[in-house]
Amino acid sequence: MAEDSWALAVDVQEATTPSFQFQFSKKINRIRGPLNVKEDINANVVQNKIPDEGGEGDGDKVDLAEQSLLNKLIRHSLVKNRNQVEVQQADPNSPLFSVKTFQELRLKPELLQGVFNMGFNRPSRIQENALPLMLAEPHQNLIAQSQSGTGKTAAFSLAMLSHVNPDNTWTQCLCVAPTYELALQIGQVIEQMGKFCPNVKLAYAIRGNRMDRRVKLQEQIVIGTPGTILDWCTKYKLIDPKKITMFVLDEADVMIAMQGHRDQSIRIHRLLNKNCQMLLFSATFEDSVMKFAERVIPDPNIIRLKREEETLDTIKQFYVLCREKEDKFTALCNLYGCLTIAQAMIFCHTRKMAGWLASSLIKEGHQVALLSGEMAVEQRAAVIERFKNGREKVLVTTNVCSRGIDVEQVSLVVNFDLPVDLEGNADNETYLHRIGRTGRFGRRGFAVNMVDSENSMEIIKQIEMHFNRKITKLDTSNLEEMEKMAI
Ligand SMILES: Nc1ncnc2c1ncn2[C@@H]1O[C@H](COP(=O)(O)OP(=O)(O)OP(=O)(O)O)[C@@H](O)[C@H]1O
Repeated sequence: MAEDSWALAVDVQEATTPSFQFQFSKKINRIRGPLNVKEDINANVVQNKIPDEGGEGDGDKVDLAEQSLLNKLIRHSLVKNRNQVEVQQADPNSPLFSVKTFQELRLKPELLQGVFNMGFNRPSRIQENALPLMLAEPHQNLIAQSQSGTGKTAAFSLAMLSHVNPDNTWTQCLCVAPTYELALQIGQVIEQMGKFCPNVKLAYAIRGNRMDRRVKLQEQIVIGTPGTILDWCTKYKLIDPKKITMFVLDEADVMIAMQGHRDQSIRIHRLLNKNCQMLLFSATFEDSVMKFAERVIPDPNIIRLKREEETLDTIKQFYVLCREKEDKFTALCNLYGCLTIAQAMIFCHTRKMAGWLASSLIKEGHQVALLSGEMAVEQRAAVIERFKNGREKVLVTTNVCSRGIDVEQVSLVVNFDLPVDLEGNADNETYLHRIGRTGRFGRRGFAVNMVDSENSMEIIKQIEMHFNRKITKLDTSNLEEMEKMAI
């Protein structure tokens, strides 16, 4: 087993023992309440004083070793972060490492101000490498891969803000994202970073955002989903695509590989001038997708990860062995306390399953939020906002939220259903994006996979083989071993 792999495999039988339930609910409940996403989580841990070994003697027969283990796991998952990020930014092997400072990246003063105002001290590796390429004159195209949560969005947002000429009141940068939520989020990053650029304006080309359809947009940057962007370029003529000089495709691999997205992305691409600068970003690029991108993008610079670099060491991957579907629900209920230590996302394969799971959890008295594709956009926006503000701790969702969503307090991702492709094989890229909702920018995270059949065990093996990372079952009965790994 890889030295850095942890595992938390919970056999359902174990999961229903009183001591286990103590582990995953009572103890955690004690620290759950006052956690506030806006505050330093370490401070909360200290304030709430997770009891040391020995506990408070509240009547449950609790194995001291289990308590000690639980405390360590909690502390590990909540380790804050700022120190760890700084350590990683100094470690040459970390994706957060850079030799340069933001000042050395020659950003405009108002953008530097924006960056520092967001609390960024140093660039990550992708920011250090991609920004000079994106800002070079004459302009260059770029296809860039970097692990989830390592600052790609920040990188291309800075590139767009640097690129635009605020005196020109027409759309110059177009950024396309696969989902409504992601487009909103990228827009928020651009707004925050561009806080000190008062003349740079942004418009959201997303469903439900009705613009005056007779007048061309004056906003220099437009961020949106492909269908609405196409409408704005062709049907409503709010944007003159020939005047676009920077085009960003976020989550570029899914935009190229998924049929609906691909057709729309290609149609937008065809509308652009041949010399428009093209920037493609993702945490994953399957070989065939990369080849396609290289064919479509003229003379691109390419920043690509080796397969073994794609996973983040800071995300510890577990699997939970369940005997059948119903057991998954029991195991999840028993994990509920754990889910609410900070925040958690639970992924299901279908909208129907997500709906069922959310309502079943609510029936059991747990508080969860649901976000899936069939909901009205206003509802979706409200749910994601509540989750981001920390008012919802647990989000049950589908692949609609598997990519890009950035909530730093998500410490745990649960794959209630493992991600599979149409043939039922492991969907490695989706797996990586899903677990990447935790472990943001050097933070620690946990990913728990629910395994309920030989077939799903096979999928776990395929994922392990693909990334060459062990996803380990670790028996809670083997506490000593578990403890060693938690350190
Ligand atoms: N240089 C930096 N210093 C500190 N924090 C940063 C820096 N760059 C980005 N971040 C923060 O790190 C988090 C992840 O960044 P971002 O969302 O840009 O990652 P990403 O690579 O686009 O992720 P994904 O692959 O999931 O789309 C965000 O909360 C962002 O504010």
